[in-house]
Parts: sequence; structure tokens; C-alpha cells
Amino acid sequence: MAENAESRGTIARLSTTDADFDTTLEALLAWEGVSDAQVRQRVDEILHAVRTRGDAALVETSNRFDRLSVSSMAELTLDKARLRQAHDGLPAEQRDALALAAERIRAYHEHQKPESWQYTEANGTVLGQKVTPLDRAGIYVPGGKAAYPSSVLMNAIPAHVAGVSEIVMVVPTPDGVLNELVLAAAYLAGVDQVFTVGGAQAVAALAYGTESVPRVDKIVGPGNIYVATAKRAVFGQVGIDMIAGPSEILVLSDGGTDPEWLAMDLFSQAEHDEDAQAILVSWDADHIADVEAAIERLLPTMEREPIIRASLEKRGALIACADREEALALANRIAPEHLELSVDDPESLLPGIRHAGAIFMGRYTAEALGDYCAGPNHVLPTSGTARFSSPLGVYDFQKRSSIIHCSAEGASTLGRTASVLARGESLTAHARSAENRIRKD
Ligand SMILES: NC(=O)c1ccc[n+]([C@@H]2O[C@H](COP(=O)([O-])OP(=O)(O)OC[C@H]3O[C@@H](n4cnc5c(N)ncnc54)[C@H](O)[C@@H]3O)[C@@H](O)[C@H]2O)c1
Ligand SMILES: N[C@H](CO)Cc1c[nH]c[nH+]1
Ligand SMILES: [Zn+2]
Repeated sequence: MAENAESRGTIARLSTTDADFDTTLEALLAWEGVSDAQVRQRVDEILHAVRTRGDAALVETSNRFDRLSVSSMAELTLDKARLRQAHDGLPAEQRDALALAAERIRAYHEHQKPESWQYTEANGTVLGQKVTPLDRAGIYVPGGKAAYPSSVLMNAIPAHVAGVSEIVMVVPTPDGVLNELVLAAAYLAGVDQVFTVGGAQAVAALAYGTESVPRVDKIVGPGNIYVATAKRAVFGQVGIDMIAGPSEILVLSDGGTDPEWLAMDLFSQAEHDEDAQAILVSWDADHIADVEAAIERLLPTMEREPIIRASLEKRGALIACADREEALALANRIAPEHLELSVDDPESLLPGIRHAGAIFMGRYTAEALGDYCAGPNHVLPTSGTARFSSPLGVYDFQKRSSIIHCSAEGASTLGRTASVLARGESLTAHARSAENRIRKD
């Protein structure tokens, strides 16, 4: 629990009028995970082993960290027939839900497709930008504490929409347990190859390539601290989407939503991880007390109670503030992964929101709908990084090249300007190269 926080139960109660509010909030928001020296050292060792010894190290580390007993990569590789078998073997209800979610996610991401563009100047010079998909993308699907078929869809579908030629998926199978929904989702989303490896070793295999795992151009997808640390370390060798930490939710409530709904919304992210963060902000003190009572009442009924309790105790908070303006300022300061505007008129608050990974508008829009099937991506910036980054999207699987096509007249005109600037930099070859194209007549 955050130091100095007044606590009357499982979750800290704070007020913006507390003398130590700023320091208490900063302590709650800090996520120290990624800077742990011990984790970095272990990840460096794993990366080095896989880089230098390929498949052999991948097998060894998977046996060690996922409690397997395999002897070759063949046992950690799934072909398309196996993915299809998983899909066809699902109960119809699950197969239909997966298909509907995939369809909605695809439709949303189709809207994100950027177009190549160009324009022509008066002298015939053409300038533009060409958008090209990546050749090969690696998607990391987490699988340590829970299985995430929805994350398969959220990672692979935008890659597909972007036009990526080859999608390679990695997913750990702790104790050798395969999740049929995860495999079925890979089939539906058009994943080309699946390796049942996870953690830093999977990131290393995708970044460097091994005898079995092809090296990719970019690695995307969320994961735990080992995954995040490994992605940070291989950046440069390959592209990465972002460093996504534990899940977060910030609920901004005007007091009019059923406290039990809000308690469950907070639980929905807390149940991911002991390090997940769930915060409620409201200017209605009685409502905060009601939400706290609902938390205490509902918590013992939850299957993942120990994880939720640890998360709420360690990183959760119910924050009382003065009014809507102060609530908005807090939301922007926290820059949460998920922001629920649980108010009557969310449209009036929206213009004031500047930093959030995804914004859930109104009392009916539970964050959980976004996790599975609303359509937008659930891989989102965490730990305040929504100040400068965006949801995973089609744009993460594409890059842009500039197009410059000078007419003779355009080259002559630009040549004069380039020559002056190049000589100012004492780069004579640049200057003469440009001058060669200046019309002599
Ligand atoms: N932002 C999103 O879209 C999103 C979606 C789903 C999950 N998440 C988050 O992703 C995270 C998933 O974490 P997870 O642990 O469940 O799965 P994970 O797949 O990220 O990590 C599991 C792997 O970590 C490695 N590992 C575990 N302990 C280790 C150790 N002591 N030394 C070396 N390696 C070790 C193992 O190789 C294991 O396979 C959670 O924090 C969850 O909140 C985020
Ligand atoms: N809330 C997670 C992203 O922070 C995504 C997820 C997947 N399944 C359930 N939830
Ligand atoms: Zn979730």
C-alpha cells in the first residue's frame, strides 16, 4: 500500500486535499519493475544464450522457465493443421464469439489503413510518401498467469490488415498446457507459424533468429517484466511497438453509476496481475464510500481474489477530488492505459482528455468490452506512456518511404538552393552533384 495513504480497508482512500497527496500519488504510480537489476542480468544471460546457441538454448530455457521436458524445437512448433484442428474442435459458442470479435477488430483496423500519397508541383516535380508493410512480424502473446486468445486477435489482425507477408507468433505453454482458444485464434487471425516459447528467450529467438525460428523485422505484444526487459534490450536489432507494463484502469465517476458495476470494473484490470493498477476518481464522497463497500462485499466472491487483493492493496486507490476540472487534471496527469468516463455526459469531458490509451465513454461502456470485442486494440501504452504513445495499430506494421521525382526544371531550381547550402556545409561533392543538374542555357 502507498505510504501515508489513509486506508480503511483493502484499497487506499486519498483526497487531493491531503497534505501529502502528490507524493503519495507518485509512489502509487511508480512501477519499478523494468529497472530491476537482477531481472536485467537474467534477461541478458538468456538473450546471449539464444543468440549464440540458437535452438539448443531455446529448448533449455523453455524447459527451465516453463517447466517443460522437451528435447527439440519440433516439440515447440505447431503447424497450421494443428491450429485448424483447435479451431474446428471448439464448442460452437466459443467459435462464434471468437469469429465475431475477429470480425469487429478487423473492421475497426481497416479504418486505420493509411494511403500512400503524392502531389505534383508546377514544374512537374512529384513528391510523395509510399507506405509499405513489414516483411515479417513477430507477435508475442502472453501466457504465464493467464491465456490470452483475445491478444492473439489484437496483435495479428492489424498485422494482417497492414499487409504483412509473414506473421510469426510465440506463446509460452507453462507446464506444457496448450490453450485451444489461443491456437484457434491464431488460425482465425491468419498467423503463419506458432512456436510455444515465451519470456525473454522467445523475444531473443524472434530478434536474432535460430535454426527453427525465423528472425523478424519487428516484435509486438504485451508481456511480463522479462518480456518487457528483453524487448527493450533487442530494440535496434529489430523494431518494437512499445514497452507495455501491467494493466491499468482509471475510472472517473460522477457518482451516478452503480457502485457494484464500478467495483467490478476496477477488479477487471486488477485480476490480471498483482502489479496491475485500478484507481477511481470522483468528486462525490458518499459515492466513493459506496464503491469501497462494494469492493469489500464482492472481493471474497472472486475466483482470482488473491491477485485482485494484492493489486488493490499495493497499487489501487479511491481518490476524492473537488470537481470535474480537478478530476480531468488528475486523469491527464496519470495518463492511464484505460480511462472510463462513468458520467452522464462523457462528450462534455472528452475535449479535456489529453492523455489516455483508450477512453470508454459513459456508464455502459465497461472496459472489458474493449478487451475482447468492441473493435479497437487492447494493446495500449501503460505507466503514463500514453503521454507520447498510441494503441497498437495497423501503422505499427507499416513503414513509410519518401518519394522524390524531379523534373529537369525542378532539379535545376532545387540544384541552386542545394548548392548554396552544401557549400555552406563545405560538402563539395554534394554541391557539385546538385550543380550538375542546373540548366546551363
Ligand atoms: N497490455 C495488454 O494488452 C495486455 C494483454 C494481456 C496481458 N497483459 C499483461 O501481460 C502480462 C503477462 O504476464 P504473464 O507472466 O502472465 O505472461 P508472459 O507470457 O508475459 O510471461 C511468461 C514467461 O515469463 C518467463 N518467466 C517467468 N518467470 C521467470 C523467471 N523467474 N526468470 C526468467 N523468465 C521467467 C517464462 O519464460 C514464461 O514463459 C501481465 O502483466 C498482464 O497484465 C497485457
Ligand atoms: N486488459 C488487457 C490489456 O491491458 C487485455 C486483456 C486481455 N484479456 C483480458 N484483458
Ligand atoms: Zn483485461
